[in-house]
Amino acid sequence: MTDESFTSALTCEGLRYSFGQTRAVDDLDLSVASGEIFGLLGPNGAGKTTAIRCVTTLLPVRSGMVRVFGRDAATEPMAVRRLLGYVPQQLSADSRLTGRENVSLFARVFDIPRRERAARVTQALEAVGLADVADRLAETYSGGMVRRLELAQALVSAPRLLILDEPTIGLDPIARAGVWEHIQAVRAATGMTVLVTTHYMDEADQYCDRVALMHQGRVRAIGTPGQLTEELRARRGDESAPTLEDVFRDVAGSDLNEEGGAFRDVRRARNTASRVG
Ligand SMILES: Nc1ncnc2c1ncn2[C@@H]1O[C@H](COP(=O)(O)OP(=O)(O)OP(=O)(O)O)[C@@H](O)[C@H]1O
Repeated sequence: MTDESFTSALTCEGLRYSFGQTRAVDDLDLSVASGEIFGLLGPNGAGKTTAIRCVTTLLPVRSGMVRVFGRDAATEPMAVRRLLGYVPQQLSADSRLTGRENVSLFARVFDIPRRERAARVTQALEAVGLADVADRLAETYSGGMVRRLELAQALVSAPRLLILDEPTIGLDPIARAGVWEHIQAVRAATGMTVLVTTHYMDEADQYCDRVALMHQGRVRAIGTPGQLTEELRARRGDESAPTLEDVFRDVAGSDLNEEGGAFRDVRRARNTASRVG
């Protein structure tokens, strides 16, 4: 382990990943500090999911380097997995089990000692505000509650780095705020590092400490939302207050317009909403 591992939760250097001729991640450099909520932002197809699959070791790191708290994803994948919690876009809660049973299943998968299991499950359910409904079937939960249940599944192993892929896609604004409030509360209580992908720029602006704007496999800008919007304001030399979406349009330039500037994939959001609803 290097000294850097004590302050850096995640480092990617020159990460590349291709599917055949499609270069999904192209020379990605990224550093996430321990304890921050970091947003990886970009439109559909930017390479966000592919990048985090490399971090989670679900895809192999063939080119470039990925380290989680100093552990190398290519050479120490098991050590990396032990440090991670991951909530994928595809939903993982079983509607025919109760909330508690769903989280217990994960506690067994993560090999949490039997004598600690019940307490850890309850703690995870409390952390996401589901303790009162823990013994109801998940099929009776709203979309936002299902998302929070999945968060509890990932939290039960007490990961040091929690990775969330589009945690609020398909949810209504109140449910989205509820998911974010619980993410923030968990971070405040545990100091856990959170890496989240989203294409909702407004959420990133409100809830992330720092963001990386990703387009066509590369990071085009990185910083706090305030820094990035202020830099754009200064570049433009006017008094209007730009949003993160304006920053994104500025760094992606005409490339984005050619692709229709799609920040939201309505079809996919609807499909996800119907699965969680
Ligand atoms: N399994 C796969 N096979 C072939 N191409 C893929 C595969 N997965 C992703 N891609 C391609 O890689 C590129 C990056 O996709 P990726 O899913 O990483 O983007 P994303 O930013 O996560 O977008 P989204 O928000 O749509 O998930 C896209 O061009 C996509 O079509």
